[in-house]
Amino acid sequence: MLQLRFINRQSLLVLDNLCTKKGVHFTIPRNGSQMPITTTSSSTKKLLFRQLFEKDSSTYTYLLADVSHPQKPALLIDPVDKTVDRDLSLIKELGLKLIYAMNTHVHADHVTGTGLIKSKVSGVKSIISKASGSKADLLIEPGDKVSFGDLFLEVRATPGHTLGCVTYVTGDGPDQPQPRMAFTGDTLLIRGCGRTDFQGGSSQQLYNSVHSQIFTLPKDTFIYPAHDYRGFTVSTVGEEMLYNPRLTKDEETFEGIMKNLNLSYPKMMDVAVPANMVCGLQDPISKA
Ligand SMILES: N[C@@H](CCC(=O)N[C@@H](CSS)C(=O)NCC(=O)O)C(=O)O
Repeated sequence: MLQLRFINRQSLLVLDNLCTKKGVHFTIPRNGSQMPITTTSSSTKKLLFRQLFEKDSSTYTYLLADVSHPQKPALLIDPVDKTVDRDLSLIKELGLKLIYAMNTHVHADHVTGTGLIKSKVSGVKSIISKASGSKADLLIEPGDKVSFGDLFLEVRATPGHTLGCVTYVTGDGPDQPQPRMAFTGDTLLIRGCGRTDFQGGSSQQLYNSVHSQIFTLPKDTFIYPAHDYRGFTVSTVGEEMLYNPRLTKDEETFEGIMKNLNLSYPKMMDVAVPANMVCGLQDPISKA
């Protein structure tokens, strides 16, 4: 909560401090998918947005930056260790200053790129929820805001896939991108949802999280999940409220579906979970 409030109240100050006093983070080089900016309001020009894909785990990483701000502060959501060099190259090519590497939760199927990023780019702060029980520079809580330039993400607790899952939602307001964008991690997938059979998972909680924290957003809010296994890239709240084959059911039916998924455990689970509890590297924070 401490750090969260810090971000809330003094986001610009934080950025200034990072840039001047601590002489922090700077980027490195190249590539990723070149999706256009998806927002349409007058604030469109401010947000640079890229959806990046890691094929072995079918993970999406998201790059967001305020390109109207002189520093072009940027953040990555759910970076993967294998694609860190690609992501950092892109950030460098676009002239952005990476300030945050954040996770929606402790992933079980791949190693987060957060620790590696911190070892390669000085000053980047790692972020994860306090409820995850993981190590990171900033432990966020529901209601916190993560600011980058004049833009921000709001933090919503969406437990169910894991106990510490959060959804990051772009800010509400005329100076923030419209429609809004929700980065749902594994809580809500396109026409699916995260499994609930390990890491403190609970189908009851997931059902409640989606209905209370995601389906209450405006229907045109874009849904950007952490994975897709079928080639989908984006959905909307309205679309999922109509067509999600799990979350459109009543709670009892949903629980039955989740009990009978019969998925095998992720291949990387025994390596990924312990690594991700410490940002993906054994104690990178103390070295950074
Ligand atoms: N086969 C993959 C793991 C696939 C998997 O279990 N995906 C998770 C998200 S990553 S923990 C999930 O929640 N899937 C829900 C679904 O309905 O598919 C591997 O071995 O890594």
